[in-house]
Amino acid sequence: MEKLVVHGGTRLTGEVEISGAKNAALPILLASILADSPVLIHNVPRLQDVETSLELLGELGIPHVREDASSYRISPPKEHGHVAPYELVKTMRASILVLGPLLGKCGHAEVSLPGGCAIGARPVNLHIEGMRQMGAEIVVENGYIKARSNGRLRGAHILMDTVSVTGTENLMMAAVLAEGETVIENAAREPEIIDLARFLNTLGADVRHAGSDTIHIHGVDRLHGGEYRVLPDRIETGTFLVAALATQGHIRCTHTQPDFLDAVLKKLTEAGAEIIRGQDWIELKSHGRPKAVNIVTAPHPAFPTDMQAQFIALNSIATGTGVVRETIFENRFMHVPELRRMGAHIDLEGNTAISTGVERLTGAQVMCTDLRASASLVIAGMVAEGITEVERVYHIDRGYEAIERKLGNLGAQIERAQMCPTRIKRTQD
Ligand SMILES: CC(=O)N[C@H]1[C@@H](OP(=O)(O)OP(=O)(O)OC[C@H]2O[C@@H](n3ccc(=O)[nH]c3=O)[C@H](O)[C@@H]2O)O[C@H](CO)[C@@H](O)[C@@H]1O
Ligand SMILES: C=C(OP(=O)(O)O)C(=O)O
Repeated sequence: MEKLVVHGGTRLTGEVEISGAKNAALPILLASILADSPVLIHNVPRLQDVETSLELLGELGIPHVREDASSYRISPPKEHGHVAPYELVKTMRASILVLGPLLGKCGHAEVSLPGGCAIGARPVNLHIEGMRQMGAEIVVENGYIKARSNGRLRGAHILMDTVSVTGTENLMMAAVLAEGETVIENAAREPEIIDLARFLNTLGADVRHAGSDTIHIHGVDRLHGGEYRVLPDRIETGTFLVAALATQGHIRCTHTQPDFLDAVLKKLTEAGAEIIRGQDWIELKSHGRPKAVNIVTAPHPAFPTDMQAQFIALNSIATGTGVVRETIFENRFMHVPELRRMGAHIDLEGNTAISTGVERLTGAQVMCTDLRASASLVIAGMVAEGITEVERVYHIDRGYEAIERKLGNLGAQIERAQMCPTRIKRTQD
């Protein structure tokens, strides 16, 4: 098991190229299952979750080759497997996204239930209910969702009780080959939903109004092959910008899409950053110590839960008090006890974290519990006095491409090292 050793006290300066978005690349890779000829996908980030998705495609008997550093060609055969096993699904919740494509294309699918994770229970009832409305027979037994349809799925009018990103994506993917029209109401409006719709439409699907809360999908007989470029990662962009402000630095993120970051850029400005945005870049200049900000997480276009942990790290060293309310996941404050070990003053009251900024954090051994919590600890480590050892770094590798190299190019001092065996044993206990 590896850890990141972060030497604090550096100021981030320079330019960083943003990778393709994890949360767009994963559904797009898995949506390729629906095509009847090869699909070439560009700007796929080098991440553990991408590796897991490719492994899942391999497990289903769907060949894929890497064409260059960030492009993959996926060649779905007419007939292939339909089982997504526990061993793969347990390492990546987004594996649930094979359910819609497999059911829509093959008429049957068996997908292991993903189960809960550090940030919350994360049920998939809305995915299942929506597909049942489209005519699928679904049972959950032995830890698997077993779904079958008698012929093609049928278009349906689906009102989702809660806004769900992967729920909306799964239903969109199930609906593209269904008979007739599907309407998804109370759909998620995240940019990654728009990207998936554009990808599906590139293959000949008819998905309209993605990005609004009511998506219309007219089923078509087949999806052909095609070529597509995944959109830039808004969460990676936001993470680098927060890191720059926390270290009182000056950076430019290139190859990104500023339009999708409005809520985050507004909070960075409130925190004292000077933000300059171009067509595909964002520059952040710091003017002294940041100011703490209040945040409420909510579905897009509001403030993203995936940026909450990074802003709590920022509030920890800012002037004043910042109140952060998490409304999406019931247990997404696992970074707080770790930040406290570094000297942060944070009170937790239910779903609210109240941080009173301190002038200095001090380096400590801390443990990653989930992807964005890990990012917040790395940010805190760069600001802290001394050395911070961020353990269980596999969480960060799920969602950040070459994190220590990219931060290193901006002046951070971060090395990857092996955890010593006795320490691994102790943290696993
Ligand atoms: C791969 C991917 O894109 N992951 C993102 C996706 O996760 P994911 O799609 O899993 O998150 P959802 O949008 O589904 O979750 C939102 C809320 O709905 C609840 N819910 C969801 C589905 C369901 O069937 N029943 C139900 O009750 C969840 O428990 C949660 O409280 O959106 C989250 C919220 O923006 C992000 O943090 C994740 O980074
Ligand atoms: C929670 C996240 O991802 P996932 O849904 O893949 O767990 C995330 O990207 O912050």
